[in-house]
Amino acid sequence: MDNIFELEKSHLSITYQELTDTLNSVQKLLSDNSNDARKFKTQSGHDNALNFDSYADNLDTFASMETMNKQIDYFNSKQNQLETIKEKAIQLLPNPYFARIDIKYSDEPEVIPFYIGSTGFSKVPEDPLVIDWRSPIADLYYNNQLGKTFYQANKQKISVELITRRQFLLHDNILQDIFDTDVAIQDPLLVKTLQENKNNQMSSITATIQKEQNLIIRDEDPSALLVNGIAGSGKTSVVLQRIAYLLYRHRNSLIAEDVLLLTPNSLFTSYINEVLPSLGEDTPSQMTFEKFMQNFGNRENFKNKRSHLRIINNKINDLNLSIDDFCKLEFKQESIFTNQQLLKLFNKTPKSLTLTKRITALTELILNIVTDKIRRLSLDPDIQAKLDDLTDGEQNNIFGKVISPTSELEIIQATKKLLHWQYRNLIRQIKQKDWLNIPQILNNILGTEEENFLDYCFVKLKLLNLSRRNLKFIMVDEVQDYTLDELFFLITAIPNAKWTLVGDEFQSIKNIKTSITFNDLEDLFKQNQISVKQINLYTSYRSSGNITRLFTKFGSKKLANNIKIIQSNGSKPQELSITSNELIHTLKRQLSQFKSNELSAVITTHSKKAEELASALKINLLKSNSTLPKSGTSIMPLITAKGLEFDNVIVINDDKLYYSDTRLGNNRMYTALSRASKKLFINTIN
Ligand SMILES: Nc1ncnc2c1ncn2[C@@H]1O[C@H](COP(=O)(O)OP(=O)(O)OP(=O)(O)O)[C@@H](O)[C@H]1O
Repeated sequence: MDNIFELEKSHLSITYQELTDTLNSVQKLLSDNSNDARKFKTQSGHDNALNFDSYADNLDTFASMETMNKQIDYFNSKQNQLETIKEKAIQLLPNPYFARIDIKYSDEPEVIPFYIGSTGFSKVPEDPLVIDWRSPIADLYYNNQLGKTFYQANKQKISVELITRRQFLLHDNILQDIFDTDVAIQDPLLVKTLQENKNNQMSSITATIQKEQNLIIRDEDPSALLVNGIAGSGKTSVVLQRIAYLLYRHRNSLIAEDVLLLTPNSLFTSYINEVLPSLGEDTPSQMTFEKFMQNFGNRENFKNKRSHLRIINNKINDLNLSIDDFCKLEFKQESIFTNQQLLKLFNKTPKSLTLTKRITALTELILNIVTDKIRRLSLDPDIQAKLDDLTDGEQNNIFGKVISPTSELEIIQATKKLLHWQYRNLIRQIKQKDWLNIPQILNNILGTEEENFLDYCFVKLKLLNLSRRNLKFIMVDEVQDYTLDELFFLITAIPNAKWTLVGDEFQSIKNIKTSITFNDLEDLFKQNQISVKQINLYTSYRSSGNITRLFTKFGSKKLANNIKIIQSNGSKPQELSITSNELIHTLKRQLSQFKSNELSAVITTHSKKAEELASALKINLLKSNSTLPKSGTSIMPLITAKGLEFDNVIVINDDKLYYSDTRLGNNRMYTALSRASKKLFINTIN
């Protein structure tokens, strides 16, 4: 073993040195390349003074311009390649790799070692120094099966023998420990990682992804992957690793903007914000469902809480519009189209089409009429004369330059442009379909005056064709907090995406009328012809054994039987029953047991109580739009603590109804307790 340790130590020094040398030489090459490019551009600027005097001169000039462009492309492409190498070296230097696997191919006499890191790095392609954790071979490390096994590459099954699976504890060029592991023993690197203090930023789990998590990260078969996992089973971590995996595997066709991650609040978004950049990936669009909905309207204007998407969906395409379903179009006090005219035009669109298509056709009809009017007006000498009244500033605004049209054609074209500019707001209104009376259409479908926000947005989405077709992957965290209608809305709004949905049925704590089960979710996707695979995660990574056993009691019997605990038992959670007068004193005593370099939380039932206690105890108050401090204690209501984690947690149960509500009470307790990893106090106030 000592010999192995020495060999690995020397391998690490060599790798570290190679990375350092590469970084130094790349920095030099980058600066040389940009100097060369600058020199070349200045030089060719002099050499290729544009000469279009004769046909022969034209050809010469074009030829030398083409050569020059090619050379500039070459400089740019070289610069990009060098930048990529530099970024990889910088990413790897603090932690060159975390594992090694030795593989024996049946047709090769020798065993080949591969070192796995957070990105791949090779000086020569045939001999990688470090392979990327997302590469097909690295699957063998995560699958954790020594002996005869296989991996898939280019849809081919490659049989191999996994001889060694070695993990490293290291930083920079310092090797601290090595572990040769197989399935029989627990993952020592994982245990060490989990013992570290919690942080205000979530970190990647690349080095210690477990087999069941790896299956979720890499599974691309189902159109929807639905993960129901207990608190602290790594659902959020897996979603982020999966995004990094997909961006890597589809790097030629997928960019971060094609992925949307829906998160519970902005505090949570800032908490997970560092994971993808630490893996060298861009972060996708991240937003809350509320934010996503702001694209469709303003929730404040709506009172009705109950949505009716199914009814709307069933009726909307057979709807026939009547006069009240239109709003007259006016422009600068001039009536452009009355309701009557709009209805007449609508009736000209083919009745065989769906309503959405008829509305698109009607938009075209209206636009054609306006464009035709502009064309006619542009021939009118009185209107053409207005060109002369334009100041230079106005001309720049409208045409992008000062103009002096001379021929009749030029004058007509300029007038047309001027009219288009003057009518731009009208054209926008037409394209936005402001002439449709959405509330009235909704009223026709449902027969109710009081509208629901989601219903309104759904009608708008369908009739105005507002779906986001570009999105290829959508990730939904805390999916148990959505209603079926909200998810149906998303399915309609994002029609081309593949879905990853993660949540925990026991963390459904929102006060909504109808709670959903994961089977309801599965049915919803199937009904919409989206293939679904449901996966359960029962391993608790975040919390100590004692804390996990306590919070799972608030789940179900089945859950308590299925859970798997990774961490040691740790200290026993303390449950106290106190009077409200004793609260401050008790809290002070408990808080004094937390270390200042740990992250701790006091979780209240309501935000008012959190505000009161924050000023009484002089501790940081966390709101859903705050950022989490690096360490120390913060206080927040449960709804804000959702999804976050702390070393130590104090739960204050000062509202009997809150934690004993028949449907939500247990879920709230389960969610609150499971935020803690090491120490837990529960103060119940009598
Ligand atoms: N394979 C792993 N290796 C190292 N740490 C892990 C692993 N899986 C999970 N963890 C850690 O466990 C903790 C919980 O993970 P995460 O927050 O992703 O769980 P979750 O299922 O989303 O939790 P919750 O539903 O309670 O919000 C995190 O600190 C995470 O880093």
